[in-house]
Amino acid sequence: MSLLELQSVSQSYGDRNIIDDMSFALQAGEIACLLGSSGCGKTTVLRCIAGFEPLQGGEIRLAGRCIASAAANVPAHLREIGMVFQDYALFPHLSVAENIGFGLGRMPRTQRESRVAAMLEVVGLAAYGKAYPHELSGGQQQRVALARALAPQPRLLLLDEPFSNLDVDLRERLSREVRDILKSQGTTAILVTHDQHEAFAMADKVGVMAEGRLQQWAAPYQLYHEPATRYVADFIGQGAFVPGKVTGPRCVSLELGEYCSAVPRQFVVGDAVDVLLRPDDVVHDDASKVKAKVLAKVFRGAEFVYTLQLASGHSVLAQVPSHHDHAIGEAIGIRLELDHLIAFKQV
Ligand SMILES: Nc1ncnc2c1ncn2[C@@H]1O[C@H](COP(=O)(O)OP(=O)(O)OP(=O)(O)O)[C@@H](O)[C@H]1O
Repeated sequence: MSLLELQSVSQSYGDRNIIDDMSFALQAGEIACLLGSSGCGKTTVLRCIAGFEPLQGGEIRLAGRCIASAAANVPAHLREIGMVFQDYALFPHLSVAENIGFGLGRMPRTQRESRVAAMLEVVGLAAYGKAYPHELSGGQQQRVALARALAPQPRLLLLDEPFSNLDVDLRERLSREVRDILKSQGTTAILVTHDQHEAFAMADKVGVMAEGRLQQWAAPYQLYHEPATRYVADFIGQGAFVPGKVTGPRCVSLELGEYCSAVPRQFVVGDAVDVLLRPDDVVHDDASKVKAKVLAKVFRGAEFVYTLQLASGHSVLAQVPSHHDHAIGEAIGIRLELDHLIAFKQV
């Protein structure tokens, strides 16, 4: 049985539909991430799960029990759901230990103290119990917020853009640390972010949202390699679409050459398709007859990512070892090295 289940959840503000028929399920101990651009409704989903919004349509179930539907809502404080916010929301006048112990009011004192000590240990802040929030760095404050949310052992933890106030390096490190902490505690969690690197680093499952609709709910690897919609293909990772034609039951012909392996079953011979080429699908090869003009290049240390213009005018990206340093405007040889096909019917 899933720990959390959303079934056809819908939510509007006034006559604006914000969440549209959203369904997904999360297993106990899994970390999920809702990923999407600003305003697509990610935080609204969290608010519905947390109980901060009365649900207008559909149903939310936690551990088999309905906690929200249009007919009934379990109050937020009875849902056993923890929350970590972007701005940490620590109490400035309480010490770190007091912040962490805040939600443990009903516990006997000695038990509460040992739980706080254990949580300080878990988040690597054992020496900071007596410190005050303003004496800590942003990353440390967010770890206190995490410890405070985990201390009462919630059934589910919701994290709303928890790293967005931190600089890039710290964000990456902390997202790995937080994943390890959540996994070590067996916590089921949903994180909201618009940063796909963060989603990939943290999550077992990622839900890509656009305009209130869930586009795909899948493991990060599957999202990247088997995007379900053109939106997901475009949104996740880098790449460019080029036109192609299905020429056989196993073949698609492109300006860069022919791809013959597995072609998705929904296509038939003669179909015009748009094929997604990732930068590593396009290989620089001086011997190739297909030439493309360098329009732009980005140096990444070990490689360049070139933006190349094909004879037809379409552009592709190519990841090329950085000792091949070509000038803008130069024509270079390229060939296709496609491992599997990501294609959508031309509209
Ligand atoms: N209380 C509210 N009343 C009216 N509209 C709202 C309210 N809260 C959010 N909205 C609108 O709902 C839409 C979705 O907001 P939401 O905060 O869920 O998006 P988000 O994906 O989390 O965005 P961001 O990444 O910018 O935080 C936005 O257009 C927002 O303006």
